[in-house]
Amino acid sequence: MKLIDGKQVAAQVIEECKQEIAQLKEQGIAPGLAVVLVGDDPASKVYVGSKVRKCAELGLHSEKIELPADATHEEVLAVVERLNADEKIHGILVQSPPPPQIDEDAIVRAIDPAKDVDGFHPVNVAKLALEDATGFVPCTPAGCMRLLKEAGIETSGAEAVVIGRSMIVGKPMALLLMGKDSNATVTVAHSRTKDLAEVCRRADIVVAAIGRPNFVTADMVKDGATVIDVGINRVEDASAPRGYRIVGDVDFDAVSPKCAAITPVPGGVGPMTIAMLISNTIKAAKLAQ
Ligand SMILES: NC(=O)C1=CN([C@@H]2O[C@H](COP(=O)(O)OP(=O)(O)OC[C@H]3O[C@@H](n4cnc5c(N)ncnc54)[C@H](OP(=O)(O)O)[C@@H]3O)[C@@H](O)[C@H]2O)C=CC1
Ligand SMILES: Nc1nc(=O)c2c([nH]1)NC[C@@H]1CN(c3ccc(C(=O)N[C@@H](CCC(=O)O)C(=O)O)cc3)C=[N+]21
Repeated sequence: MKLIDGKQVAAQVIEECKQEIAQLKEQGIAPGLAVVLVGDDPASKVYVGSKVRKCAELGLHSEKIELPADATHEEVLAVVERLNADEKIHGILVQSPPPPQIDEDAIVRAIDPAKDVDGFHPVNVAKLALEDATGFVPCTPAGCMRLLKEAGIETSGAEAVVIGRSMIVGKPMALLLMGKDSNATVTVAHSRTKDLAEVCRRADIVVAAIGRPNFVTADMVKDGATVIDVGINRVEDASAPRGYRIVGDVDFDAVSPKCAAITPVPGGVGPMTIAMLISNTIKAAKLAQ
């Protein structure tokens, strides 16, 4: 079994970014990322903090905009419009999910598609479906594809099963796997899928993006399959330093011995998401010239 080291691949992506940042600097350009957080969800705060920290580390311009949990939809919209007009900002990310009074779809549509480094705007969703390379690919599935590539996993002709059909992970992941750069045969499973275990057992590549700890069990995975675990779940653990642990969607201990390759959680897909966000921000800065 090969453990796919997401931290290491993410560090490699960041190294590539550093070179591009240096080149842009010579032209007097500093890529800028704005991260908007509405409310005080502790997990979201952690992610937003690590995104902003990574930017600072790399000498990128970054701005963190924190709005209270009771901010109105119009207030969030006004922040997005200000950032759209700000020439120092090339990428805008509004942390998902926002509080219920915020219409997330409307916020995403308000972001200038050229600054939509999350790849959530309908223009970028369409560009992904059309395989138009000028669009932004959502960071998490882009990171998963890079992990498969770096681990030397053959996707062409492979049977891939993606569990989950969200616009953030499952659906774009399926599009990338079936695309001309990858050529997998893709099945997308979700909560209405019948005989999920049987569907999964066909897979050479399983991508788990459900949001439930230990959801993917050993009986669902074929011997020699590759498993990409996107899940980030907090489980209580009194003996852990913070009182909780982060686990994925895969029962790692039972599944990993059967796999050709598998990503751990933490240290798998998560670090790649941030690396691809930086990479998308650089792309946005370049396209803005
Ligand atoms: N590592 C990273 O960087 C990131 C990790 N994540 C993590 O990935 C996981 C998924 O996130 P996200 O896609 O946003 O989650 P969503 O809740 O938006 O989507 C979950 C998907 O899983 C499906 N599902 C739920 N229950 C079942 C079931 N019993 N059987 C089959 N399918 C089921 C749902 O089906 P249906 O559509 O029918 O409801 C849905 O399509 C979460 O743990 C999240 O924290 C997310 C983003 C980034
Ligand atoms: N607009 C928007 N864009 C996002 O990209 C987005 C979002 N909203 N909402 C929430 C999800 C989740 N997400 C993660 C990013 C990094 C880690 C990560 O770095 N995880 C580390 C450590 C996790 C920890 O210790 O807490 C790891 O897996 O090793 C996890 C999850 C981005 N998301």
